[in-house]
Amino acid sequence: SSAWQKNDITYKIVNFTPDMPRADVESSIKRAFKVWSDVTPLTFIRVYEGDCDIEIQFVSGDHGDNSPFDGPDGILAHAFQPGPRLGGDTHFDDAETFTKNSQQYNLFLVAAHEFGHALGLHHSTDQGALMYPTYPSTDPDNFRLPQDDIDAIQSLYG
Ligand SMILES: CC(C)C[C@H](C(=O)NO)C(=O)N[C@@H](CC(=O)O)C(=O)NCc1ccccc1
Ligand SMILES: [Ca+2]
Ligand SMILES: [Zn+2]
Ligand SMILES: [Zn+2]
Repeated sequence: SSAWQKNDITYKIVNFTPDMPRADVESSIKRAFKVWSDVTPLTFIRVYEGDCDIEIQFVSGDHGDNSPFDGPDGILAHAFQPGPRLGGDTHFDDAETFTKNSQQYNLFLVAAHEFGHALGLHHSTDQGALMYPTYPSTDPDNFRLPQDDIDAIQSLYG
């Protein structure tokens, strides 16, 4: 898996989902990045215009990157491995309902998983890992990053 060759990563929220107030989207995204910055030397800086590393968008169906979304459920989001242009970009399927609570699908949990990919992680075979392929039934309010994910990210940055 590739990795960013720097510790200061920029991100831009290009658009928002109608499911939640903007402030809740912003805080969910910010907390999802903090999951990873808490255990690495990485820092995440939000930018509002111009170039950035991780572009965040809510899109649905075919949205021009040869990885079309599939309507409600199924695929919830995807993120591209670190690199130029599309690298790091993170797309959320806006056919889903995103929430800030334990109802499906909690935006913070989905974003934390996707940002793992955007930082270079692949899926884990550990069923308790954040990077396990399927959405967990954990309580998002008491989320703690599992050791499997800490080990994986610290093998790339640390
Ligand atoms: C083949 C990829 C594009 C599937 C896609 C994914 O893994 N994105 O990172 C995805 O949306 N997976 C679903 C599960 C599935 O399609 O079977 C998911 O819930 N991903 C979000 C997720 C997964 C684990 C923890 C938190 C959130
Ligand atoms: Ca979907
Ligand atoms: Zn996409
Ligand atoms: Zn994934």
